[in-house]
Amino acid sequence: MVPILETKGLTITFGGHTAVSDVHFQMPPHHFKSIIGPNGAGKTTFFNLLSGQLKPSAGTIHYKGKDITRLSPTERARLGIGRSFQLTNVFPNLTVLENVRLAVQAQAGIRYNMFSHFRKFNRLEERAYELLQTVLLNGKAEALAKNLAHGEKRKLEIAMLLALQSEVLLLDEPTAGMSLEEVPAILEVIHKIKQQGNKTIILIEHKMDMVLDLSDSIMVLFNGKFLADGPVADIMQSEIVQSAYLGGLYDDAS
Ligand SMILES: Nc1ncnc2c1ncn2[C@@H]1O[C@H](COP(=O)(O)OP(=O)(O)OP(=O)(O)O)[C@@H](O)[C@H]1O
Repeated sequence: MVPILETKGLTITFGGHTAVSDVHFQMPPHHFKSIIGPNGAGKTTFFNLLSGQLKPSAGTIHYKGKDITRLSPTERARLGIGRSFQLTNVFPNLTVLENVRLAVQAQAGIRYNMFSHFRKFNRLEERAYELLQTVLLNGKAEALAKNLAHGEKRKLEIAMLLALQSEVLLLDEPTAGMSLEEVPAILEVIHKIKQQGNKTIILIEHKMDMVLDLSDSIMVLFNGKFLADGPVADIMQSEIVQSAYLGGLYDDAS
């Protein structure tokens, strides 16, 4: 197996504190891996290193065999590594459909010209509508983005992330801040994307039932260090994981 994404000795130190320490990580293509670990374990920092928001103090990151360690977040996004929070450019006064269409348009690199490109415009809109169906938001196509509930906004972000056609999706706690009633819909959306089979997905999530439901494998970080990586059943039975992570040190799993 050639990993689509790989880190070697990935390390970052803030002042005297090493938030991610010598992590060797391999992500198979079209695989779903969750990253778990107690608060402060380094999960989000690890994502920031993968997406380019942070530059490592040591170590390297490879995408499809190419060293991307020094590339900017935009360059990485162009190569196919997408992260949902980058999409802060939701226009609150545009409709849901218009927002997704703009993301599709940006990806297609088309400058919309009202008179000459109406056919292309229709195709963009069709694609945007398909994406809204994927994230189960088609019923809200004409709603203004600012009027969406929190969970619906997260779905819109995911639709816009999908519009970028990223091969690798980095999902950092997609259900954070959601009400309990909103969680199953997001879970269904992620299941649907997984079932389509063409994405490589890395999820950071505290909700263990969601991790167990979705993941092919789990990586565990603890105090910035790699603790374990393997199939879900192996990780859940691993003594080292249980003692470090499940054995009372961590009580945030819900
Ligand atoms: N920019 C920064 N400057 C200084 N310290 C930082 C910075 N970013 C993260 N840290 C520290 O690095 C450690 C790891 O933080 P990180 O947010 O990656 O953990 P996490 O596993 O995502 O936690 P949580 O589950 O609470 O989101 C923490 O001790 C945090 O305070």
